[in-house]
Amino acid sequence: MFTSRVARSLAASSRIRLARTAYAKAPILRAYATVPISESDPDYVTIVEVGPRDGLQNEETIVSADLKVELIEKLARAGLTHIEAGSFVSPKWVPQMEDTIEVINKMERLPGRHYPVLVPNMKGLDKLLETLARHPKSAPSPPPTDEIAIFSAASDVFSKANTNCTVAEGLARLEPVARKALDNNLQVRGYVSAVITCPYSGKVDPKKVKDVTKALLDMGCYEVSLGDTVGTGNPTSIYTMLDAVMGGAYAIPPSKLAACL
Ligand SMILES: CC(C)(COP(=O)([O-])OP(=O)([O-])OC[C@H]1O[C@@H](n2cnc3c(N)ncnc32)[C@H](O)[C@@H]1OP(=O)([O-])[O-])[C@@H](O)C(=O)NCCC(=O)NCCSC(=O)C[C@@](C)(O)CC(=O)[O-]
Repeated sequence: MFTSRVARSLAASSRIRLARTAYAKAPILRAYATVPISESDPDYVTIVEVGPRDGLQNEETIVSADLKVELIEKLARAGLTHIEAGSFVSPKWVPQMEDTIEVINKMERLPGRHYPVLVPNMKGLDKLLETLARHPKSAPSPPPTDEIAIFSAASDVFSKANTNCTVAEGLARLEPVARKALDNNLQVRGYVSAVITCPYSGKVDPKKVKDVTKALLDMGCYEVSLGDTVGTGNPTSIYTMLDAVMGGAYAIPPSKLAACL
C-alpha cells in the first residue's frame, strides 16, 4: 500500500511522463518549470514590463504601431501581467510615442492584465480620457488601459531636462493629474528617476528621493518605482538610499516601493 505522499509523487511523476511524451510529439509546445504562486505569497514579485515604452522611446527609427502592438501582445501572452504600453507625452519631445493612442486601441487586451501609460501633464491625461470615453462600457473587450504612470525625479536638473520644469513645479503639475485620474477610476503609479546619481549634477541626496516619493504617494500613487536611471548604484549606495527612504520620520513601507531595473 502506498502512503498518500508516495501516491502523490507517483501521480506527479506520471503526469511529468505524460507531459514529456506530449512534448516529444509536439515539439512546438514549451515545458515550464515554474510553480504557480499566489499574490499573497511573500516571494511573489510583480514585474512591470516597460519595454514597449521605456525600451522604445529613445529609438531614433520609428517603430510602426503594428510592431508595437505585436510586441505588447507577445509580452502579455508570455504571462506578464503589467505591460507599459506607451506614453501620452509631447511628440515634440518623444516622437516615438506619438502613436500610443493607435497602439492601445489596436492591441489585444487580455482580462486580468494591466497596460499602464505614462502621462506627464493634464494635456496627456485629457487625451487619454478622450480615448477611454470612446470605449463603450458594454464593449466585450477591456478598456485600452486602467492605469497611468506619473513621473518625477530626485534632481532638479534631471527634471528640467526631462520635463522642462523643476521637481517642485513638476509635482505641482502632477497633483491635479493624479486626482483627476483617480476620479476617473484609473490607478496611478509613480516613478522617481535618478535616485542615486543625476547624470548632470552628480550624487543625489537620499532625503530628496524620500521627499519626492512621499509626495507621489500622497497624491494617491499605489506604489512608487525608484529608478537608478543611469545605473551607477552599488549595494552600498542602494542600501543607504533605501535605508533613508524606509526609515526615520514618515518611513515609507517597502510594500509601497518598486525598483526600476
Ligand atoms: C512635460 C512636457 C510635455 C513639457 O514640455 P513643454 O515643452 O514644457 O510643454 P508645453 O506645455 O510648452 O508644450 C509644448 C508643446 O507640446 C505639446 N504638448 C504638451 N504636453 C503634451 C502632451 N502630453 N501630449 C501631446 N502634446 C503635448 C503642447 O501642446 C505644445 O505644442 P505646440 O503648441 O508647440 O504645438 C515635455 O517635457 C514632455 O513630454 N516630456 C516627456 C519626456 C519623456 O517622455 N521622457 C521619458 C519618460 S521618463 C523616463 O523614461 C524615466 C522612467 C519613468 O522610465 C523612470 C526611470 O527609469 O528613470
